[in-house]
Amino acid sequence: MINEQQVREILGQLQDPFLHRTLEETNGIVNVSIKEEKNHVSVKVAIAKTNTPEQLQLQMKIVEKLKEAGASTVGIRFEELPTEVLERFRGKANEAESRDILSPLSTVKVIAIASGKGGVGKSTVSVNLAVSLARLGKKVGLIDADIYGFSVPDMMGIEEMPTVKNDRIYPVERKGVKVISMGFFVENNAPIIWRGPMLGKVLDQFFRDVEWGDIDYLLLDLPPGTGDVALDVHQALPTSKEIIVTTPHPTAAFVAARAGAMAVQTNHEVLGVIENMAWYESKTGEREYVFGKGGGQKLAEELRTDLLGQIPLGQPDWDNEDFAPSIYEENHPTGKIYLDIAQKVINKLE
Ligand SMILES: Nc1ncnc2c1ncn2[C@@H]1O[C@H](COP(=O)(O)OP(=O)(O)OP(=O)(O)O)[C@@H](O)[C@H]1O
Repeated sequence: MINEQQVREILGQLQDPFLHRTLEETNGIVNVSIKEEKNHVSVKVAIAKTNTPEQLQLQMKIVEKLKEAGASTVGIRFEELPTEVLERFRGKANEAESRDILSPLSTVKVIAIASGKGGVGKSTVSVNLAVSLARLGKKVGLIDADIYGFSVPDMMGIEEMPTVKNDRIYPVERKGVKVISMGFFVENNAPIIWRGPMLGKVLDQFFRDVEWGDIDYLLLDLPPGTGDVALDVHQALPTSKEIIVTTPHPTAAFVAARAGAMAVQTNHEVLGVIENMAWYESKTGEREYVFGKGGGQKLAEELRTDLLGQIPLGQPDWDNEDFAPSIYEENHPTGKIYLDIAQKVINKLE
C-alpha cells in the first residue's frame, strides 16, 4: 500500500516539462489523495502550460512511477501554475528559454490584434503600431496571421522574401520590424481555402520555425472575426494580450465586442481598443464624423479596458524613395497618434 508521503516523494522528483525544475522546486504538487480500500491514488499537479504534448508525457510518467510504487489505479488532474510563480522562474530563465516564444519562460510580449469584422483597418493599425514600437526603441516582430487576406507585405512595401537556412526561416526586416506573412509562402496571390486545423499549424510553424532572434514584442495581425485562429493563439500563447480594432459606428463596436468577449472568456487581457476611421479632418481643421461617433469608447467601456487612441481617416504621404504605402511618417499627425498609442502599450506592459 502506497502512502501520501511516498507519492509526494515520487512526484517531487519529476520535472515540470517547461520549467525544467522538479515539481518539488516549483511547488507543483497541489493535492494528493488516496482511497485505501481501492488502492487508488489521485493527484493534482500544476505545471507551466497545460493541454500540451509535454503534459501528456508527464502524465504517462506519473502513472508509471506510481504504479511501480504500488498504486493500483491513478487519477491525475492538471492546472497551470500561478502567474507569480511563472514570473519568478522567468526571471531566472536562460537566454534560449527566454527567446523561445512558445516557452512559458519567454520574455517576449505577444500582442494579438483582432477585430470583429473585416475591413476596419486591423492590418493598417498592426503595421503602424509595430513600426511605432520600433521607433520607440523596441525590438519588434510582426506576424501577418490574417491568412485569408494577408496584406502586410504590400502595406509595408516589402519586396524581398524571407531566407531559409538550416531549416530555419529568417523574417524580412522592414522599417525596424521583423515580418513574416502568409503572403510569402503563397504563389501568385492564390486564394487560401484552408480551414481550422491547418491554420493553427501554419501559425504554430510561425512560432516554432521562424528565427525571431532577440525581440521584445511580437505583434500578430489576426484574421477578422472570432474564429479558430484567435483561439489557437490563445491556446498556444497563454500570456498573449489583445488589442481590438473597431470603427466608430456603435454597431461596429457591437460586433467587435464579440472578439473582445472571447478574449475575456479565455482569460486574456485586452490591452485596449483602437478606434480607426474615427473622423475626417478638413483642411480647416474641422472634424466630420463620417462613420459615426463613440463606438471605440463604448467598446472599451464594455470590455472594461481603455480606448488607446483614435485614428482619423486619411492616407500617409507617400515617399517614392522608400515606398511603404500604409506607413505614416513619425512627424505626420497620424504618425504621432500611433507613437502615442505605442507608448501607452509600453507603459501597460513594462
Ligand atoms: N484610417 C484610415 N483612413 C483611410 N483608409 C483606411 C484607414 N485605415 C485603413 N484604411 C483602408 O481600409 C482598407 C482596409 O484596411 P485593412 O486592410 O487594414 O483592414 P483589415 O481590417 O485588416 O481588413 P481585413 O481584415 O479584411 O484584411 C485598406 O484599403 C486601408 O488602406
